[in-house]
Amino acid sequence: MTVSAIFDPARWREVPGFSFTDITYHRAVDQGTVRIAFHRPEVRNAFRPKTVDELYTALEHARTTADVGCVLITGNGPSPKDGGWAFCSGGDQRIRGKDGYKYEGDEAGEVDAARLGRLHILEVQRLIRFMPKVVIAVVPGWAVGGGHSLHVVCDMTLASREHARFKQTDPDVASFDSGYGSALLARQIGQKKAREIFFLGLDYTAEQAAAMGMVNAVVPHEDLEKVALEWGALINGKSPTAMRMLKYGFNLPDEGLVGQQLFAGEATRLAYGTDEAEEGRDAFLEKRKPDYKRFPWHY
Ligand SMILES: CC(C)(COP(=O)(O)OP(=O)(O)OC[C@H]1O[C@@H](n2cnc3c(N)ncnc32)[C@H](O)[C@@H]1OP(=O)(O)O)[C@@H](O)C(=O)NCCC(=O)NCCSC(=O)c1cc(O)c2ccccc2c1O
Repeated sequence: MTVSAIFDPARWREVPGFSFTDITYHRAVDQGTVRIAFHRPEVRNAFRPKTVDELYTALEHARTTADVGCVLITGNGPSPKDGGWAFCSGGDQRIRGKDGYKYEGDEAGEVDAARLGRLHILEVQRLIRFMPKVVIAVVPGWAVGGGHSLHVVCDMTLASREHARFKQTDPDVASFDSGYGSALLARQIGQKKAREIFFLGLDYTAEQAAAMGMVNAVVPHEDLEKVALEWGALINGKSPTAMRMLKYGFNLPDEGLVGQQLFAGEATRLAYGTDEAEEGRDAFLEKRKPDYKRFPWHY
């Protein structure tokens, strides 16, 4: 099966144990980088509930795989219908209902009624934001609507010079990501530009997006995945602890108490590794008063 025209099969192996249809999931042969790709190129990689379920499953697998440090999210292509490229064009408007996006066909019968109207791309956004690993949006074509918001939530964005296009159509289709998709974007590129993107709904090239500060690098289309792997290798060469403390530190001012909780959780993990913490634990277990005298009040 052809995954994508710019996918190099020699550099990836399919991650075993899954039977995805709407995404593909690969791991690099020589580093702890995984590639998760939307696989609905005929609709510009629009997502339906099944797509989001699969995306969440793959991301959670990546999050909980100890030797994975970098996650690439991309879109396979081009479209067999017209040759168009996409990262993701957001929610599939054909199956949008009154309370969210609907499961289709046989799936709809199997699904709990409370899960029928789905907006759970927001759960994926939180998973990307909260996972202690670097997530890169690798944008080979359109990033639109909920697909635009996904690239905003990723830690970095790499874009195809020839084909990447950025656009916010949410209010055109009477939708609105008033969370990360807009507010975090405003933190990244400033209030005026973020409002322009949502209020005017214009198309922006990769170069324009980079000039605004929402794209890190613009790369020739054919080199996009090669550069993504180079970045993955750099990331995987760094200290996992330092990287997650940095990600949570970058997130903290925008996440409120959840951000503080994540940062503090990692600080707790580090503190547990000290002799001072062992003294506290051992004193309790040995039913004695802890003796912290040998530990300075650092300043
Ligand atoms: C993405 C486009 C700008 C591309 O334009 P282009 O001219 O290149 O291609 P076509 O328009 O001809 O598209 C080719 C083909 O794909 C179909 N298609 C494209 N996008 C979608 C889509 N999102 N849903 C369904 N189908 C799509 C298109 O109909 C064509 O099919 P043919 O059969 O005619 O060949 C342009 O396509 C475009 O503007 N697409 C729509 C983008 C959009 O409005 N997306 C939805 C925004 S709302 C959203 O994503 C969203 C989702 C959530 O779950 C949320 C949850 C909570 C809060 C907010 C949410 C939210 O905003």
